[in-house]
Amino acid sequence: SHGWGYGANNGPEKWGEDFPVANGPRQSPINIVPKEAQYDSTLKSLKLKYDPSNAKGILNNGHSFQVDYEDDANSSILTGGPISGTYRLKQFHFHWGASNDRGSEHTVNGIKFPCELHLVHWNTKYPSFGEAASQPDGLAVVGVFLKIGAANPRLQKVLDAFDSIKTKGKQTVFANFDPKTLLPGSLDFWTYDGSLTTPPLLESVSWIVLKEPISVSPVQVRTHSLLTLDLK
Ligand SMILES: CN[C@H]1CN(c2cccc(OC)c2)S(=O)(=O)c2sc(S(N)(=O)=O)cc21
Ligand SMILES: [Zn+2]
Repeated sequence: SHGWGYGANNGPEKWGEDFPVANGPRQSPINIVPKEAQYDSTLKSLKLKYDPSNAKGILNNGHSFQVDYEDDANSSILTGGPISGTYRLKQFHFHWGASNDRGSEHTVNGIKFPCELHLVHWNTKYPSFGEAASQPDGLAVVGVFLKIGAANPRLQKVLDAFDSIKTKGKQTVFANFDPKTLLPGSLDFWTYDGSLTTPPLLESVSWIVLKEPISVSPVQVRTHSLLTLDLK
Protein backbone atom coordinates (compact mmCIF):
# COMPACT_ATOMS: atom_id res chain seq x y z
CA SER A 1 0.00 0.00 0.00
CA HIS A 2 1.10 3.58 -0.57
CA GLY A 3 1.48 4.01 3.19
CA TRP A 4 -0.16 6.69 5.28
CA GLY A 5 1.27 10.19 5.66
CA TYR A 6 0.15 13.80 5.66
CA GLY A 7 -0.18 14.36 1.90
CA ALA A 8 -3.34 15.02 -0.12
CA ASN A 9 -3.85 11.37 -1.05
CA ASN A 10 -2.53 9.59 2.06
CA GLY A 11 -3.35 12.09 4.84
CA PRO A 12 -5.75 11.98 7.82
CA GLU A 13 -8.84 12.28 5.58
CA LYS A 14 -7.87 8.99 3.93
CA TRP A 15 -6.71 7.01 6.96
CA GLY A 16 -10.21 5.59 7.52
CA GLU A 17 -9.90 3.58 4.30
CA ASP A 18 -7.16 1.40 5.78
CA PHE A 19 -7.97 1.98 9.46
CA PRO A 20 -11.77 2.04 9.97
CA VAL A 21 -11.30 2.77 13.69
CA ALA A 22 -10.60 6.32 12.44
CA ASN A 23 -14.40 6.74 12.62
CA GLY A 24 -14.52 5.38 16.19
CA PRO A 25 -15.92 7.03 19.34
CA ARG A 26 -12.66 8.03 21.02
CA GLN A 27 -10.34 9.34 18.30
CA SER A 28 -7.48 11.72 19.01
CA PRO A 29 -6.38 14.46 18.71
CA ILE A 30 -9.08 16.77 20.04
CA ASN A 31 -9.42 20.50 20.63
CA ILE A 32 -9.03 21.25 24.33
CA VAL A 33 -11.31 24.04 25.64
CA PRO A 34 -9.98 24.75 29.15
CA LYS A 35 -13.08 26.55 30.40
CA GLU A 36 -15.19 23.49 29.48
CA ALA A 37 -12.89 21.05 31.30
CA GLN A 38 -14.29 19.67 34.56
CA TYR A 39 -12.09 19.60 37.66
CA ASP A 40 -11.82 16.02 39.02
CA SER A 41 -10.65 15.98 42.65
CA THR A 42 -10.18 12.18 42.54
CA LEU A 43 -7.25 12.56 40.10
CA LYS A 44 -3.80 12.08 41.62
CA SER A 45 -0.71 14.08 40.75
CA LEU A 46 1.42 12.74 37.93
CA LYS A 47 4.48 10.72 38.93
CA LEU A 48 7.22 10.16 36.35
CA LYS A 49 10.36 8.26 37.26
CA TYR A 50 12.82 7.78 34.39
CA ASP A 51 16.21 6.05 34.32
CA PRO A 52 18.39 7.82 31.70
CA SER A 53 20.37 4.62 31.12
CA ASN A 54 17.24 3.05 29.62
CA ALA A 55 17.62 5.22 26.50
CA LYS A 56 18.48 2.98 23.53
CA GLY A 57 18.42 4.76 20.20
CA ILE A 58 16.92 7.47 18.02
CA LEU A 59 15.08 6.55 14.82
CA ASN A 60 13.71 8.53 11.86
CA ASN A 61 10.47 6.68 11.09
CA GLY A 62 9.53 8.98 8.23
CA HIS A 63 6.73 10.76 10.11
CA SER A 64 8.83 11.90 13.01
CA PHE A 65 11.82 10.73 14.95
CA GLN A 66 11.49 8.74 18.12
CA VAL A 67 13.81 7.91 21.01
CA ASP A 68 13.30 4.31 22.13
CA TYR A 69 13.71 3.07 25.70
CA GLU A 70 14.44 -0.29 27.31
CA ASP A 71 11.10 -1.42 28.71
CA ASP A 72 11.87 -4.85 30.19
CA ALA A 73 11.79 -3.55 33.80
CA ASN A 74 9.91 -0.95 35.86
CA SER A 75 12.81 1.50 35.77
CA SER A 76 11.21 4.24 33.62
CA ILE A 77 7.59 4.48 34.69
CA LEU A 78 4.48 6.66 34.88
CA THR A 79 2.06 6.35 37.81
CA GLY A 80 -0.62 8.58 39.35
CA GLY A 81 -2.59 11.11 37.30
CA PRO A 82 -5.72 9.50 35.83
CA ILE A 83 -4.21 6.01 35.57
CA SER A 84 -4.11 3.12 38.00
CA GLY A 85 -1.17 0.76 38.08
CA THR A 86 2.23 1.22 36.47
CA TYR A 87 2.94 2.17 32.87
CA ARG A 88 6.41 1.78 31.34
CA LEU A 89 8.03 4.33 29.01
CA LYS A 90 8.44 2.85 25.52
CA GLN A 91 9.47 5.86 23.46
CA PHE A 92 9.05 9.56 23.03
CA HIS A 93 8.62 11.45 19.75
CA PHE A 94 7.62 14.84 18.40
CA HIS A 95 5.06 16.13 15.92
CA TRP A 96 5.66 19.33 14.08
CA GLY A 97 4.70 21.15 10.92
CA ALA A 98 6.46 22.60 7.92
CA SER A 99 5.93 26.08 9.46
CA ASN A 100 5.58 27.53 12.95
CA ASP A 101 1.80 28.08 12.65
CA ARG A 102 1.11 24.34 12.79
CA GLY A 103 2.53 21.05 13.93
CA SER A 104 0.86 20.10 17.19
CA GLU A 105 -1.82 17.43 17.19
CA HIS A 106 -3.95 18.69 20.05
CA THR A 107 -5.12 22.30 19.99
CA VAL A 108 -6.09 24.59 22.87
CA ASN A 109 -9.03 26.90 22.13
CA GLY A 110 -8.41 26.04 18.47
CA ILE A 111 -4.77 27.16 18.59
CA LYS A 112 -2.08 24.93 17.14
CA PHE A 113 1.40 24.94 18.65
CA PRO A 114 4.45 24.55 16.38
CA CYS A 115 5.29 21.24 17.99
CA GLU A 116 4.04 18.60 20.45
CA LEU A 117 6.09 16.05 22.39
CA HIS A 118 4.57 12.62 23.18
CA LEU A 119 5.92 10.26 25.83
CA VAL A 120 4.40 6.84 25.17
CA HIS A 121 3.88 4.42 28.10
CA TRP A 122 2.21 0.98 28.26
CA ASN A 123 0.27 -0.70 31.06
CA THR A 124 2.35 -3.38 32.78
CA LYS A 125 -0.81 -5.39 33.55
CA TYR A 126 -0.33 -6.63 29.95
CA PRO A 127 2.63 -8.85 28.94
CA SER A 128 3.98 -6.53 26.24
CA PHE A 129 3.62 -3.18 24.50
CA GLY A 130 1.99 -4.82 21.46
CA GLU A 131 -0.61 -6.52 23.69
CA ALA A 132 -1.24 -3.33 25.66
CA ALA A 133 -1.60 -1.19 22.52
CA SER A 134 -4.87 -2.95 21.61
CA GLN A 135 -6.49 -2.61 25.07
CA PRO A 136 -8.73 0.31 26.10
CA ASP A 137 -6.48 0.99 29.12
CA GLY A 138 -3.30 -0.17 27.44
CA LEU A 139 -1.39 3.06 26.79
CA ALA A 140 -0.85 6.40 28.51
CA VAL A 141 0.71 9.21 26.49
CA VAL A 142 1.94 12.40 28.14
CA GLY A 143 1.68 15.31 25.69
CA VAL A 144 3.72 18.49 26.04
CA PHE A 145 3.24 21.54 23.81
CA LEU A 146 6.28 23.38 22.50
CA LYS A 147 6.00 27.13 21.93
CA ILE A 148 8.44 29.42 20.17
CA GLY A 149 10.58 31.31 22.66
CA ALA A 150 13.95 31.01 24.30
CA ALA A 151 16.27 28.26 23.17
CA ASN A 152 15.85 25.06 25.16
CA PRO A 153 19.30 23.63 25.99
CA ARG A 154 17.80 20.33 27.21
CA LEU A 155 16.46 19.68 23.72
CA GLN A 156 19.82 20.23 22.09
CA LYS A 157 21.16 16.69 22.64
CA VAL A 158 18.16 15.32 20.73
CA LEU A 159 18.48 17.87 17.90
CA ASP A 160 22.22 17.22 17.61
CA ALA A 161 21.44 13.56 16.84
CA PHE A 162 19.56 14.56 13.68
CA ASP A 163 22.72 14.65 11.57
CA SER A 164 22.95 10.88 11.73
CA ILE A 165 19.26 10.08 11.05
CA LYS A 166 18.48 12.32 8.09
CA THR A 167 16.55 9.77 6.04
CA LYS A 168 13.57 7.51 6.79
CA GLY A 169 14.55 4.28 8.53
CA LYS A 170 17.89 5.59 9.78
CA GLN A 171 18.66 5.12 13.46
CA THR A 172 21.61 5.67 15.72
CA VAL A 173 22.57 4.97 19.32
CA PHE A 174 21.11 7.50 21.76
CA ALA A 175 22.27 6.83 25.29
CA ASN A 176 21.86 8.31 28.70
CA PHE A 177 18.99 10.75 28.32
CA ASP A 178 16.41 11.64 30.97
CA PRO A 179 13.17 12.74 29.25
CA LYS A 180 12.11 14.32 32.54
CA THR A 181 14.46 17.18 31.60
CA LEU A 182 12.07 17.99 28.74
CA LEU A 183 9.07 18.55 31.02
CA PRO A 184 7.81 21.99 32.14
CA GLY A 185 7.88 23.16 35.78
CA SER A 186 4.24 22.29 36.38
CA LEU A 187 2.78 18.82 35.77
CA ASP A 188 -0.80 20.13 35.84
CA PHE A 189 -2.72 18.35 33.08
CA TRP A 190 -5.90 17.82 31.12
CA THR A 191 -6.87 14.18 30.60
CA TYR A 192 -9.29 12.23 28.38
CA ASP A 193 -9.61 8.75 26.91
CA GLY A 194 -8.56 8.72 23.26
CA SER A 195 -6.47 6.99 20.63
CA LEU A 196 -3.16 6.92 18.83
CA THR A 197 -3.10 10.08 16.68
CA THR A 198 -1.61 8.21 13.74
CA PRO A 199 -2.33 4.80 12.22
CA PRO A 200 -3.09 2.27 13.59
CA LEU A 201 -5.28 4.85 15.48
CA LEU A 202 -5.94 2.30 18.23
CA GLU A 203 -8.41 3.50 20.90
CA SER A 204 -6.13 2.53 23.76
CA VAL A 205 -4.69 5.82 25.01
CA SER A 206 -5.29 7.63 28.28
CA TRP A 207 -4.19 11.11 27.19
CA ILE A 208 -2.44 13.30 29.73
CA VAL A 209 -1.79 16.71 28.14
CA LEU A 210 0.31 19.11 30.25
CA LYS A 211 -1.07 22.62 30.55
CA GLU A 212 2.32 24.35 30.62
CA PRO A 213 4.26 24.36 27.33
CA ILE A 214 8.03 24.17 27.09
CA SER A 215 9.95 26.61 24.89
CA VAL A 216 12.02 26.04 21.79
CA SER A 217 13.80 28.67 19.71
CA PRO A 218 12.94 29.28 16.03
CA VAL A 219 16.36 27.91 15.04
CA GLN A 220 15.86 24.78 17.14
CA VAL A 221 12.39 24.11 15.78
CA ARG A 222 13.68 24.39 12.18
CA THR A 223 16.59 22.01 12.89
CA HIS A 224 14.18 19.20 12.15
CA SER A 225 14.09 20.37 8.53
CA LEU A 226 17.42 18.54 8.29
CA LEU A 227 15.34 15.39 8.46
CA THR A 228 13.38 14.22 5.45
CA LEU A 229 9.95 13.77 7.05
CA ASP A 230 6.50 14.05 5.55
CA LEU A 231 5.33 16.96 7.65
CA LYS A 232 1.86 18.42 8.11
C1 LIG B 1 3.42 5.66 13.91
N1 LIG B 1 2.97 6.13 15.20
C2 LIG B 1 2.37 5.13 16.10
C3 LIG B 1 3.34 3.97 16.23
N2 LIG B 1 3.01 3.10 17.37
C4 LIG B 1 2.64 1.77 17.11
C5 LIG B 1 3.40 1.07 16.24
C6 LIG B 1 3.06 -0.27 15.98
C7 LIG B 1 1.98 -0.88 16.57
C8 LIG B 1 1.21 -0.14 17.44
O1 LIG B 1 0.18 -0.70 18.04
C9 LIG B 1 0.03 -2.08 17.88
C10 LIG B 1 1.55 1.18 17.72
S1 LIG B 1 3.16 3.77 18.84
O2 LIG B 1 2.36 3.06 19.77
O3 LIG B 1 4.53 3.85 19.16
C11 LIG B 1 2.49 5.28 18.63
S2 LIG B 1 2.11 6.38 19.88
C12 LIG B 1 1.44 7.54 18.83
S3 LIG B 1 0.78 9.01 19.41
N3 LIG B 1 1.10 10.13 18.36
O4 LIG B 1 -0.64 8.85 19.54
O5 LIG B 1 1.49 9.27 20.66
C13 LIG B 1 1.53 7.09 17.55
C14 LIG B 1 2.13 5.81 17.40
ZN1 LIG C 1 2.53 11.32 18.81
